[in-house]
Amino acid sequence: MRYLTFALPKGRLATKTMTLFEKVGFTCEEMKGDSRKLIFVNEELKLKFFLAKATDVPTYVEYGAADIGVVGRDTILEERKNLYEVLDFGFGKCRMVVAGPKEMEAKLKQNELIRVATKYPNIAKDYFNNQKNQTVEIIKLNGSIELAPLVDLSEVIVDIVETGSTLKENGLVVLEEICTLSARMVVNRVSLKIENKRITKLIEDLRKALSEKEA
Ligand SMILES: Nc1ncnc2c1ncn2[C@@H]1O[C@H](COP(=O)(O)OP(=O)(O)OP(=O)(O)O)[C@@H](O)[C@H]1O
Ligand SMILES: O=P(O)(O)OC[C@H]1O[C@H](OP(=O)(O)OP(=O)(O)O)[C@H](O)[C@@H]1O
Repeated sequence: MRYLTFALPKGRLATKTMTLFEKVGFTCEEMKGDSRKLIFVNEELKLKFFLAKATDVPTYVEYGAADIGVVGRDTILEERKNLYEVLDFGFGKCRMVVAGPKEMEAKLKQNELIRVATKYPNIAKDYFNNQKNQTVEIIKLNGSIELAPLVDLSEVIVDIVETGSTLKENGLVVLEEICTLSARMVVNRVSLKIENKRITKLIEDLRKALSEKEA
């Protein structure tokens, strides 16, 4: 039997992902410790787990370095890789929004040329150019996106909002909602064919574990 390999996200989604996989018996004791190791193997079940940066998960899965990955829907939309999205885990819930100072509300509606700072240039471009038919200048940043309108780098931002406290503490508001987000399971296209039985069973087990949690 070949190894079934998983690219799991480090960071925010890590704990909930590990807990869920543990529930369906897809785990490995070593992974629970406080280690800097990046690959864990369960010899008995022929499973391999990689711990990757969340934004890199789709890359590992598209190239087949991992059969299966767990990643936020924002990363799937931004990275536009060729893979199957097979399951919504329902955790890691947040929203992709256009945010900025309250005064920008009117300017946004007037279709003026504005600057948009974001960690998600593809999502921002798609939203403004294709959905709203509005020409904007996209400025790519890597973090602390809320800073951009405060220092006049941009008029608005496209970013993730969860509790809303980062926006609030910086005097910004949600101006428009682009979409809702949560953690998803993605599968390599070839793996889904050659490992169909094992992967389909895993999806069923995960679904069951998720619905038991909700009940
Ligand atoms: N408040 C939040 N901020 C950012 N992401 C969130 C939040 N709540 C849930 N998420 C989800 O968690 C995923 C992983 O976020 P995480 O910050 O761990 O990794 P990242 O996007 O690679 O960021 P970083 O560059 O900070 O490492 C996001 O892609 C998103 O789907
Ligand atoms: O609505 P909230 O609960 O306040 O969460 C949203 C904030 O969290 C994320 O930033 P993160 O902490 O990942 O840091 P970053 O700015 O370095 O991306 C996101 O980019 C927002 O800034």
